[in-house]
Amino acid sequence: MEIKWKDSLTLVLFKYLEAQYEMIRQALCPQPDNRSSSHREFTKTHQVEGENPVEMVLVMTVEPGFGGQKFMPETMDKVRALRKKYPSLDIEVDGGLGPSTIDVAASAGANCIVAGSSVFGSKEPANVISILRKSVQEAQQNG
Ligand SMILES: O=C(CO)[C@H](O)[C@H](O)COP(=O)(O)O
Repeated sequence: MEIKWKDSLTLVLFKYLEAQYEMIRQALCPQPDNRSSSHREFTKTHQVEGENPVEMVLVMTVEPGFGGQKFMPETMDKVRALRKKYPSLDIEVDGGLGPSTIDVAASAGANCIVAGSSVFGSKEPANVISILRKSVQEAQQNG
């Protein structure tokens, strides 16, 4: 099979990203962890602080991989624990978020919302976005 320069470039980029990922993974979760990512316990919160503090933590609220899954409310324990410890940290949640699940996530402390199906599947995407925003703003005001 002929390898073109674009394939080589892709390979180099992939190897670079793989190395970056491994560096981050080891910093946040030094122990090998074979459980599915949504079920890992958040035990290394102290890593958020220190020499290289992070600005945002992403908490997956579905199994990573594809859109259209059901929101997993049990993941809110991670969000609550992070928010309690880090009042100004950006906490992103990703998966199954829409008008029916946003209040739980926002009141747990999430302030960055990834929403796919609920926005793109709606006839009024702007309306959905404004519901999501309003929920986060209200939770911040009440928090
Ligand atoms: O990619 C994802 C998981 O890996 C996300 O769940 C997706 O981006 C958001 O989609 P949805 O709002 O439909 O759950």
